[in-house]
Amino acid sequence: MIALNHVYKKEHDIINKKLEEWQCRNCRISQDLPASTSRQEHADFKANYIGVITTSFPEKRGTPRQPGICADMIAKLTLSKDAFTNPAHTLEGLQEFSHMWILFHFHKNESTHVKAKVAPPRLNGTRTGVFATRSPHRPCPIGLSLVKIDRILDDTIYFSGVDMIDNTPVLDIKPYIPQYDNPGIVNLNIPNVDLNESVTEIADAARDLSLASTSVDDGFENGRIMDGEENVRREQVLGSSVTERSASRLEENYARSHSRMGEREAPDGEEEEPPEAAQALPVNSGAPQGHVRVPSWIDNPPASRLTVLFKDRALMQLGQLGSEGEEKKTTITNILQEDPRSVYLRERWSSHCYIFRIAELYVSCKFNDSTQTVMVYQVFQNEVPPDTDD
Ligand SMILES: C[S@@+](CC[C@H](N)C(=O)[O-])C[C@H]1O[C@@H](n2cnc3c(N)ncnc32)[C@H](O)[C@@H]1O
Repeated sequence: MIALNHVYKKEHDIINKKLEEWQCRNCRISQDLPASTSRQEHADFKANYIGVITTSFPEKRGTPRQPGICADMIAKLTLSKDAFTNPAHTLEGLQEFSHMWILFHFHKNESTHVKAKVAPPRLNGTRTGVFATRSPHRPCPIGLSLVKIDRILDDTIYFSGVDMIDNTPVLDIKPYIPQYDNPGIVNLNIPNVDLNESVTEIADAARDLSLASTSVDDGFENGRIMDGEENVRREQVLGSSVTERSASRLEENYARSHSRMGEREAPDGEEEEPPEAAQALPVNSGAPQGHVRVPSWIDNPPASRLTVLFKDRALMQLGQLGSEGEEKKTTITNILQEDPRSVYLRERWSSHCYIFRIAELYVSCKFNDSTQTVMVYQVFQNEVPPDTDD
């Protein structure tokens, strides 16, 4: 028997207190730059929030680590009226894109001490450089998510694919443009091929390929693009003739753009040889031009997917939600099978009950690391589940 009420309520009170303290308003990010770079043009960067995101995740705990984990979950971004008197005007044309990038502020990061190396859950405790991960705990706490645009209504964008907590302030949005953003097809400039037609197909396929939703933080995938087998699927999307041509085009364009860069930038005198002492980190040069490389722990993480099981009681509680029950079950499964716990929780509190929220729903579960399973005990609406017993 575990005193869940006590443990959870304490945590809940802390969260509520912090929520009260926080107000979404324009922010100023002042940067403490090292003396060597603190020239006037870098010294004072001001950023405005352009809007705020409403999601079903009131807390960090249980929030998907990347948008693709719950790709069908809906959220909305409402633009602020501070920057423009008529914010709806800024969205004109965006409806022609299927996907967009959202840059947002990890405003709920509690720790002020950022570590150079972090332990993404996906790496099962192994530490790696923070900039080689998608960890929210970074010196400039900005998140980047690729989401699907569902609908635009006045100053509000409804989108699916959510990895932000409720009330997350937004710094910017940009349309996702595969021709610019996907190195597999950038700069192709292929004659007689309507790439626009392929864009929707690619974007749709992106979800399957986890292209739109893979990366790593604390352990999730996003932004991964394909290699090997996945590349075969890309060829099916693009058409193999396009892909074959694209490889040689890419090589040509790459060479051309490099010589152009050299022509333009060298006279400015800004390009310098790296100092002799500079240590170049070894880079895997195995990927052919136009292919995208990710470390093996993205595709084959040491931490594997979990099997999600439901107690009869939890199934009954989900059944009482009517038509929403099945949808919520899928969401719970998607979140839990990726193991939302931090490495710390996994190592220290693995036998404890884990409670998280999806909107008004409280889900209680227990992980069993030796069997790689997670059992959902209770799914309660509007209240913390009572003590859970086995
Ligand atoms: C791993 S980050 C990835 C975000 C983004 N896709 C990226 O790659 O930059 C997502 C996690 O950040 C945390 N998070 C989301 N919104 C947050 C916020 N507003 N403040 C602090 N942490 C947040 C949640 O724990 C969520 O699971």
